Amino acid sequence: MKTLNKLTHYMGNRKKLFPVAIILSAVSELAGIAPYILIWLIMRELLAGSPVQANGNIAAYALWTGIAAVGSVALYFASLACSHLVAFRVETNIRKESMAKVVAMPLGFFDTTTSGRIRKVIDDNAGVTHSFVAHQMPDLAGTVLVPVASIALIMFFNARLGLACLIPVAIAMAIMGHTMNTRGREFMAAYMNLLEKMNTEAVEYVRGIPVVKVFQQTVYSFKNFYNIIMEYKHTASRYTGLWQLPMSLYTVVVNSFVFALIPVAILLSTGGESLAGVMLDMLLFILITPVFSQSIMRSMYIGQAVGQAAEAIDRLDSMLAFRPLAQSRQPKRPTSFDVRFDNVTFRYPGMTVNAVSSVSFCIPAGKRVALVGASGSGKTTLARLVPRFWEASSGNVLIGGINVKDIATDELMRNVSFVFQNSRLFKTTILDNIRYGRPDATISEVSRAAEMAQCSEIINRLPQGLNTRIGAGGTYLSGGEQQRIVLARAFLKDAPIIVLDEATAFADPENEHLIHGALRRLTRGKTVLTIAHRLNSVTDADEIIVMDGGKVAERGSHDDLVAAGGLYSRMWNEYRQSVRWTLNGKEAKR
Ligand SMILES: Nc1ncnc2c1ncn2[C@@H]1O[C@H](COP(=O)(O)OP(=O)(O)OP(=O)(O)O)[C@@H](O)[C@H]1O
Repeated sequence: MKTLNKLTHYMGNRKKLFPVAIILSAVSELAGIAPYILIWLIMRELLAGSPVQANGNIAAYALWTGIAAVGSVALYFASLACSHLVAFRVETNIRKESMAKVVAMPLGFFDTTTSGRIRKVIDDNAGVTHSFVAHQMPDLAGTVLVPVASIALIMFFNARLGLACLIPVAIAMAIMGHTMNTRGREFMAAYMNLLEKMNTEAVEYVRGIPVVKVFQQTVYSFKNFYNIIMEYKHTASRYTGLWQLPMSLYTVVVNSFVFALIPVAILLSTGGESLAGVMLDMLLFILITPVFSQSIMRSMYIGQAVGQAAEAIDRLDSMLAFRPLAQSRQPKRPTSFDVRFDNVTFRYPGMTVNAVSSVSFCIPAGKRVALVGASGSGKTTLARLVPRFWEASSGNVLIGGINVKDIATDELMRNVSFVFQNSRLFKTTILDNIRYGRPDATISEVSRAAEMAQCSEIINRLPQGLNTRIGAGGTYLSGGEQQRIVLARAFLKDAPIIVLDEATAFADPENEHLIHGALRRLTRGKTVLTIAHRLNSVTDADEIIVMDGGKVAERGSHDDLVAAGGLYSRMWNEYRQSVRWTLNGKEAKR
């Protein structure tokens, strides 16, 4: 019921067609029983004698048999047409709504949820609901109605025979119900879990192939993928094993209970009822039984489909349960652009320790603050709280005195440029790639941004200049060149606050020199938060914040921190050691 309620929500304005599909299917199933009764009536006429009257009745029954058979098929088609219209709408709405939610997720959601998982959960589960709504739900009506109508009919003709046939039905249902309710659900969840994991690992596997080739490893190095396939194999085998006995019993009971009833018929006939009468009732029973058995068999598949649909909806819900960024009802616009961390603590979802604790510092507008510290000390986490990748667990991040939570997302994004370590380019033209910074920018504005980011030389060398597609026709850019295109985006965006995360990590010396030049121009007069690993790039920062274990350990200018002789001073000495090298046995300074 819960699953159906949720599916109804996705049906949109085609909701009304759904009961129509179910009713048409039910009527079609009932019409499908009619030919069997009519054939039985024909046989009764034939057995009764009186050929003249029988001929007239038989012709009428035959005509109605044809009408009922054709009508049943036509109604079923009409039902399927309605249910498919609903199912396609459900599928589309699940995809649309889920994607809208995914887009509204905090950017940190994409750190913890792989693209493979997002695709699998949304796409595949939308597909599962399709067959449930288009086929199993309309069939359900017939599956319930046909056995009920058949038994009622048999009861009407012969109550004792009707009651006797309820016994095997009850046994069959009990077998299925028991198997499904005990381990079935549990297995279904495990099975779907494994499918999801296999999908994620498959994506990782394909992504990792270049690394495997470079290091001359065999595919067996992809242990995770291999292990998950084996786990899937074991689970699928155990699942099949679980169903082996109940399924066999069920099939035997459902398909053969007509034979079990023959003794009942014999007992009835010896108990005073006329043999001809009992045989005639048995005939009806034998005619209807295949329809009846088929319905009960179908109920099992429907039961399985209900389980799958419920699991699919739960999976969608649990992935999308990740809270989207709350939007302020009365958003405020910052008019100045200092950035303040006010006693900020943050813990990643599901973790037991804080990534950053009680951090307070301020970057005055137009100044540059650098975050330094060992790997894992919380630099990236802190920087990501500014554009609301995540929401601070406690404390506040403020821009121009306004909490980032109270700034509308598009306004916040307009005011903050985030230059990632691994910003990526899309497989489209350089023009479009730069325009991600500001979609309404004119060509000359894009060209100017490209020039500022030292990209002119790249663009001039490409066959179609700004209109060259990256990744097509042999046009590939080096890591450093890609970073310069990414910087052109930031120039175009011209945001007053810039968060830099290791912007030169992958660049060669020539590119690094160009990128540094571009960065100097980009950050001039802006409020800048830099995450630095190479300490030489931050010696001129207005303030250096030294992070240790998620807390601020020291802060001050480069000279003050070196003079203080603390953690930074040690880091600086280590850094200086690391840039010395031995040439011809002599130590040299770079
Ligand atoms: N998505 C995440 N989920 C859970 N924990 C995380 C996540 N990202 C980072 N952490 C943890 O938070 C802590 C701070 O990590 P963070 O990436 O901020 O450090 P960092 O100083 O930027 O490190 P690096 O210099 O290596 O990039 C670490 O203990 C890290 O393991």
